[in-house]
Amino acid sequence: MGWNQHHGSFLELGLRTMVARMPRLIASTIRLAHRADPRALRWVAGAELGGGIAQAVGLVAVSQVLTHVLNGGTTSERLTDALPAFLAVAVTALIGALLRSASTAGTGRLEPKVYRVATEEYLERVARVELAAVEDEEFHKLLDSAQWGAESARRMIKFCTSVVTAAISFIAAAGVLTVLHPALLPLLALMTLPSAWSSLTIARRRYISFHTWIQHARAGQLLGRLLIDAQAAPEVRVHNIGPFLLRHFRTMAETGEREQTRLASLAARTGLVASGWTGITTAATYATLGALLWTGAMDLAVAGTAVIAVRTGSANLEGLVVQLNFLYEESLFVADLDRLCREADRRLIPAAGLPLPDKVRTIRFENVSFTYPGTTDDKPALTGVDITIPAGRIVALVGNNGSGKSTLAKLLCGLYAPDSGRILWDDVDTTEADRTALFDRVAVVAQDFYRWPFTARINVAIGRPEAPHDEPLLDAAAEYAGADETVASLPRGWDTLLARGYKGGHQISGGQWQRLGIARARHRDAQILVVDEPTSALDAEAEQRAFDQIRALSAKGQTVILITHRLHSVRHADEIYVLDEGSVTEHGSFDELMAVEEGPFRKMYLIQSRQYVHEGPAQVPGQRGEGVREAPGRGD
Ligand SMILES: Nc1ncnc2c1ncn2[C@@H]1O[C@H](COP(=O)(O)OP(=O)(O)OP(=O)(O)O)[C@@H](O)[C@H]1O
Repeated sequence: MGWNQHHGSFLELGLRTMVARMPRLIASTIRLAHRADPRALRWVAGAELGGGIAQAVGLVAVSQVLTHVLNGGTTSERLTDALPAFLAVAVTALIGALLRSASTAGTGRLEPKVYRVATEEYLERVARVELAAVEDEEFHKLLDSAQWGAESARRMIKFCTSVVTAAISFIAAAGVLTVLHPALLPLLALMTLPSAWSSLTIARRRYISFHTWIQHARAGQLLGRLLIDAQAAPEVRVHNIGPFLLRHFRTMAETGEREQTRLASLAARTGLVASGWTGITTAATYATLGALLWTGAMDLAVAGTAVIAVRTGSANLEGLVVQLNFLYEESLFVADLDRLCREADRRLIPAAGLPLPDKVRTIRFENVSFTYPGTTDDKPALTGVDITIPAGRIVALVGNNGSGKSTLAKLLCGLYAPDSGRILWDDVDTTEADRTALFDRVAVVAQDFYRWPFTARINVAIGRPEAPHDEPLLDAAAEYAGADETVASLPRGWDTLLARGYKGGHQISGGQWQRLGIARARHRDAQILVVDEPTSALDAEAEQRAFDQIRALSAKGQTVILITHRLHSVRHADEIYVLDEGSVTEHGSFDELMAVEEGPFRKMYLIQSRQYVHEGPAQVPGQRGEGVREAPGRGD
């Protein structure tokens, strides 16, 4: 029930505005097709145009055949007169068939390419937008509908070609009719107007419904997916969550069905009204023809041709309206894709900025405050934070859950910009800095680091995707993180696929994943390493080793930002910042913080260390309740 419905402002556009925008959208699809495969586009356009002309010539030839056949003279004379026109009908039919098949081949080649180019276009942009955009619900909705847009752009190619064919055929029929009698053309248009109105109205209703229900549909699909998700599978079974999820899935699906029923009955009503109007206008057309015959304004041969032209013309116009309607419906989704691309462009991470120093000496947070965009309570995640991170040191961030440690790290990495205050890399404000250069200088092992469903090799090498995937380099990173044994134990070593559910896929444990995550960050070999709870899944020995390795890095000049709840492991940090509700409450070295009798850090440390006191015979008298035995000094 937490998923809201939403009406976008673009849904308030009227039918006229939408139709007026269609030429622009068709033009943008043609541009897309041109980018995808200009040769195939020319091929299709040529074939369609030729096919349309062949059809038009064919229609004129048919009307000539009729004129000759219905004229005076003997049967053989009439047939002889009609023979050249007959031949023209046959030749144009043959040319039309050849061109149609050429167009089918070209469209088949063009369509998948258009889909690929349209998809690439938005994926490429979305991968470069600010993180805040990715987390924005509005942006996500655009993303959802834009995925349909790429498919629609593909389908628009077919509908564009059909529209061209139908339009040319209609123009031919209309031309013949106008020559026969000028009054017949407006009547023909009148006959088709109601069905055009009904198709466009139904399509627009469907589109608005799609947008209003998109979150609902997404949530329903999510519930369905959770039932088959491998990660959720153990809990689904042990906690018997299946019926609960299924019940909610059914409720949501049934609500969706009611909307479909509502749309269907509206469509039926609109269709009925349109059919009534079409009946009246068709009767009026034939009545006019009858009146023309009755009054002698038109002779029988011409009237026969006129009946054929009216039937062909109305069929063509009907076809044109149907194809235009499809085109219109698809163009609405292509407009979404267009909107997403424009919105993504607006929210792109800037490509340029001030250069950063090659070797940064200090990173300073000056009175930094930050609230996550779009949060309902507007509660700041960071308030007036001042911290200094000297190069080549270990700076630890500690504090309760939700105190702002990970947020601070994300700001440091340039993923968000502060709302107020400044983050300075030496003298360069990160909001003005070249963000690509900033990202280049940082390696992150996030709390929820990504488990790429690729091979072990890629899982480490992806830390530096552009570098060659040399085994010695990867081995060194794995050894550093203690992942070497894990890799050696995999059935195909570095080339083992770490994605269960795929052929040859292998599952490794949480701790083994964490080691690969650390190896990935090590392989990146950046100036600044941010490690957020790097050892939460490691066994005691591996944890000790990980912290030793992190310490060794700072000895080599790498700056380490260590976020952890294991306070024992921050003893070797040069500086510890304690956060509480988004503010720094105290900072200093381990010794300095432990010296503050009622200080928050000392309190937290003592609570944790008490859990490790051994109450058996090995306990050292006098240490009970004072935690671990070692003195809290550095280098201990
Ligand atoms: N992406 C996000 N969007 C909105 N709010 C967020 C987001 N990430 C964190 N928050 C909020 O910001 C505050 C600080 O969260 P943060 O993750 O920085 O805390 P933390 O100190 O790292 O916590 P933990 O120790 O549990 O990892 C919390 O109130 C959290 O709800």
